[in-house]
Amino acid sequence: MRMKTVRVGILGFGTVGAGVVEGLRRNGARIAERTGLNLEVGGIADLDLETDRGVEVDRALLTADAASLVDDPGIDVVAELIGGEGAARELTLRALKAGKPVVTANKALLAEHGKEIFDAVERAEAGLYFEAAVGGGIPILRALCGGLVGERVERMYGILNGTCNYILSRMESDRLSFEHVLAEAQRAGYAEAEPGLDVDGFDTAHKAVILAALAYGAPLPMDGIRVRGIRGIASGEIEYAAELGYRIKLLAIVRQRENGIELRVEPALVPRQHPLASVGGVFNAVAVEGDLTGETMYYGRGAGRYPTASAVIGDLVQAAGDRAAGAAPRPRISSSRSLDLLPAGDAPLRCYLRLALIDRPGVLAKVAEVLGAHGISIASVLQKERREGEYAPVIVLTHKARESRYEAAVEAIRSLEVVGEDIVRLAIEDFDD
Ligand SMILES: NC(=O)C1=CN([C@@H]2O[C@H](COP(=O)(O)OP(=O)(O)OC[C@H]3O[C@@H](n4cnc5c(N)ncnc54)[C@H](O)[C@@H]3O)[C@@H](O)[C@H]2O)C=CC1
Ligand SMILES: N[C@@H](CC=O)C(=O)O
Ligand code: NA
Repeated sequence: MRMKTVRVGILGFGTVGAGVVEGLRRNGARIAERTGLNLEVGGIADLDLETDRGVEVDRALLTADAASLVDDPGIDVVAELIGGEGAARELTLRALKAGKPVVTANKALLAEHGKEIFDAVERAEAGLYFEAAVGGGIPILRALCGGLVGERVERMYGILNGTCNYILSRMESDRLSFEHVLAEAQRAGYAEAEPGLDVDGFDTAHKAVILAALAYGAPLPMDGIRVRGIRGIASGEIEYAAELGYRIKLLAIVRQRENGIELRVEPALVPRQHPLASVGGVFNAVAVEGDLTGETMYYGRGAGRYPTASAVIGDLVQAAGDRAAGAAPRPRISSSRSLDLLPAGDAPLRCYLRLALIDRPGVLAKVAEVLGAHGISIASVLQKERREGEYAPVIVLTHKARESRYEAAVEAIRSLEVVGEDIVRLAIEDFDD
């Protein structure tokens, strides 16, 4: 096999960038043997050149000037591993304009600036590759654009954030506090530089927007998407859910409905026997339902240095191969198309409501009356013994109703004088329709 050398410019020598350099060192010879492509690190740019990244590199490869690395005629392919929407955006657009393929792990950039980025891709003579941006090391985007390309995608759902899944799993199994486990996830290199993106659900939403863009051919705007995170999930909720036979998971749900695409991110109760309930720790899982094959499911590590590096390396091979063949792949996402988003609140949902009620005859009937008046039907009720104070915890599980009805009903319940503390409302997802 004739060997072709492709020189890669690494922008960002952090968790993922260092993982890519190490991964290429470990497996470069194997990749060359399999593909005929010799992927050589041609330069590494980072603003911080002093921190030990745990990977030995020739210091001559290092620069603090990422733009000059992008412009270097010796660099064939650029890997944008800086993150964020500032320098990463400028450098990605710069590389595409110069006709250099870009591999990126940056879901925030793709979801928040999708129109601009995919517009640049349509005009560029080079491709944009972003397998690492969704599901870490799971080749979910390849599945969607490859094996499943003949499907009409009806629904995609799953766990897309390793940090949140790690937090919820450890809170349940080891009864640790949210803050303690978040710090662990940060030390492990799972969390975003701004961990609010993880715990408030936006990272999951970014990934869901990318999945939807690939399935339906156009970027969806982030505003208008219902996004809830896990910050407010107390260990008590996890315990009540477990008693009722559920686990709480941060889910992304994308669904093609008659009058638009439903896209929401929220912590939800998943039945313990559903495969998603046993996805623990940093693992992610995504189910795709197509009209031909029905449901397929993808599982693996969703964050961390090496799983993410693996996805980046896979894309580098793809980008280098396309370049060596003189082909820029046809963009699958068109910036000129637009998709209709189902208004937040329109999706039909089952819910878990936890209330604190004064322990007195007729109180539960008042709550049931308010729910009934809002068209919400009760599936079951669990009242716990009052331990201290004047309120008893009561958990109501409902049948399906539009989300906007719950919002109105919760407001009305809150104003009853027999209700104390905050009312917790979580979706119940059993994926059986
Ligand atoms: N850590 C993970 O598990 C995963 C991360 N990602 C994505 O990968 C990207 C990188 O993430 P991490 O490696 O975790 O972040 P990180 O914070 O560990 O690394 C980013 C590096 O970029 C450098 N940098 C910042 N501004 C720069 C500039 N203007 N020029 C050159 N270097 C600059 C920083 O000094 C830092 O070393 C982000 O887009 C993130 O969302 C995607 C999947 C998983
Ligand atoms: N912070 C993200 C990293 C991968 O995308 C996560 O925890 O999933
Ligand atoms: Na992936």
